[in-house]
Amino acid sequence: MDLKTIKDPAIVQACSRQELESLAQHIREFLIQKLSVTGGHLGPNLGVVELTLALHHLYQTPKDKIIWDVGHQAYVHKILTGRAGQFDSLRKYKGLCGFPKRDESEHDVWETGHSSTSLSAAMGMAVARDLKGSKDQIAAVIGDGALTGGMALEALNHIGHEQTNLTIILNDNEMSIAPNVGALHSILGRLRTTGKYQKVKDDIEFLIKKIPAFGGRLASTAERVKDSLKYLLVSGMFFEEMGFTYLGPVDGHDFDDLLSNIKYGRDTNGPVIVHVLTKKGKGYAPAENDAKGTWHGLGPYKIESGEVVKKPGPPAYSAVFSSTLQRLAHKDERIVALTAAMPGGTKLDQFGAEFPERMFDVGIAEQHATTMAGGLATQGMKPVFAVYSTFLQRGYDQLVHDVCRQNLNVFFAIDRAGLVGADGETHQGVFDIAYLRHLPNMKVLMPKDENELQHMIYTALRYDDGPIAVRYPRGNGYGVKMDEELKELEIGKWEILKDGKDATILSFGTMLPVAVEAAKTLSEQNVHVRVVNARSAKPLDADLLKELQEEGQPILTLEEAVLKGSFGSAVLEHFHDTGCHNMVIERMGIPDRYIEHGSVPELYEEIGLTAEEVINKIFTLVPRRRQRA
Ligand SMILES: Cc1ncc(C[n+]2csc(CCOP(=O)(O)OP(=O)(O)O)c2C)c(N)n1
Ligand SMILES: CC(=O)[C@@H](O)[C@H](O)COP(=O)(O)O
Ligand SMILES: [Mg+2]
Repeated sequence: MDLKTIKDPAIVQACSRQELESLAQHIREFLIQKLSVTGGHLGPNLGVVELTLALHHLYQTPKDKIIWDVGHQAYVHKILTGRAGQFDSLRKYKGLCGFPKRDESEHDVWETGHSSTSLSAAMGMAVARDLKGSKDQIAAVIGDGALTGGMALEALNHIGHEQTNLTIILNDNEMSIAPNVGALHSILGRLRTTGKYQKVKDDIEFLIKKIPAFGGRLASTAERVKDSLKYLLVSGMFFEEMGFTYLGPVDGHDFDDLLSNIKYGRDTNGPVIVHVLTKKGKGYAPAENDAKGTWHGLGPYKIESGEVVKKPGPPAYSAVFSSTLQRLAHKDERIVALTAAMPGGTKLDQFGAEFPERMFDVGIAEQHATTMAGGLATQGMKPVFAVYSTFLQRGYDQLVHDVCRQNLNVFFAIDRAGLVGADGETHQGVFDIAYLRHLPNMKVLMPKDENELQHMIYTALRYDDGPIAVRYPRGNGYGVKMDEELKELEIGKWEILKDGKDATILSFGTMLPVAVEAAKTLSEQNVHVRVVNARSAKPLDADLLKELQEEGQPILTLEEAVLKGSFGSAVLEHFHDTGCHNMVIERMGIPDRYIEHGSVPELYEEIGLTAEEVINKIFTLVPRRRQRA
């Protein structure tokens, strides 16, 4: 069947069991083939083929609502809602988004990307539905990994209390990106092995009824025995005690099991959890046998061999971070590393392999990780929380209230800082300078390249005067020479790379090559600009800024971060606050909007973070001159 002919999920509602099976086969073949070219989240999506078909068989979207937690597993949903024809553009510039997108389809009722938001959104929609007297059905699909996110538990607590009609599909594949962690994961593990909860519960009831009742005492004892047996035998009680009807475990690749249980859940009053067991990567051996999380999300691959097409090149910034941390952890017992379910992406898995007792994967729990790091610091440890810029947003109050306010010695290794590309709007790491810089006691550094990163890590680990953040981008370094010896950098001291008397470019982090290229072209046009590697957004280099003030030349700040509140704003504030009101300062960075998916170079072009635009900007500050003969 040509999946591109599917324009509306209504077609799925009319499918027989055999037609669903056939459709599942086609969809798997389609995903494996398409993603071998585009890359993407293959493993999660292969795992939910039958589940998504069952949901669209039983729920009439967009009237009914299906919400996808994290949303990286919504490709099948997109195929069934008329977007199969767009998969050649998956996660490409101006192409199909890798997550649910409201302006892409009326069937995408909630946008995700960050984990654990689906239940809260579903609750909001359910309350609105009830207030409007509607009977629409609402289902939220949340993974076992996303369930470890604090927000999910907050929502469970509230939904269970309100007894609101909605169905939670717990997609349990025992994996987060890496193997899942936590006590909840163990509860689910017991559920997976005890077989059908309802049947076990019925067996216990049957058993208890056999006990002859000799009056109240024995009967009440029997009841207590029943309850304790239930606790012993079936962990579904965890959800039942929270006020949910627990159904499961359900075979997430068997349509009969899926359809009967999801239908039962849908038609049951009150909140229901349908615990569905799936296999991540189902139907494609390399992805099915993936123990590390490689096939969770990846680039192009060779279908026959399962070989991931790797672009050789310099070491990834994440690898430089992890190897430098490992090197220093041998000498500094205080170092303890934390990750929030991203051991692979942050490369802390390598650190953990060498120091298993000093590496903690806390699950998708950035808030907990941030405050736990604070607790570690109060006891003289040197906690290093490696976290993607975008995901640290989840721990903002913990940053303020717990770590910065108490001036605790926590090192935030902020990975994926800047534009990340294919993951788009929800993942661009462009806000952290702004949300860190205004926190008293925080320091914010960013290296110009991978060699300076290792020195910055060394510097941050030796810095014991409170919280410090070192941010670095997704992807590989430039292949610069790596110094053998690590050296401590002076925090707040910038580096003049090239002198010039006509203007100064203050470049923060990854924008330096753009600044250098622009300066080179300008000098060929007889305009000489100074290029500064401004490697700290807080503190600024007050001495250098004073020199610039005395010189009086125009300044251009350049950064891969939102203009509002980031490095350029800091420079503006500095001159204002030091009473200097006549400096000419221009800023280049991310405008006041969300940046969608695409390759980073394409996004640079769209935003104008290019050498050409820098040159144009400089010529608004410095007159063009007759070029040297
Ligand atoms: C707040 C937040 N932290 C981290 C991530 C990175 N992340 C994306 S998917 C994922 C694992 C999700 O596991 P699960 O919910 O079980 O879905 P599965 O991939 O197993 O289908 C993580 C940690 C995220 N999207 N949001
Ligand atoms: C869906 C999600 O949030 C993660 O899978 C994320 O896409 C990983 O990003 P990297 O590929 O940069 O590690
Ligand atoms: Mg999972």
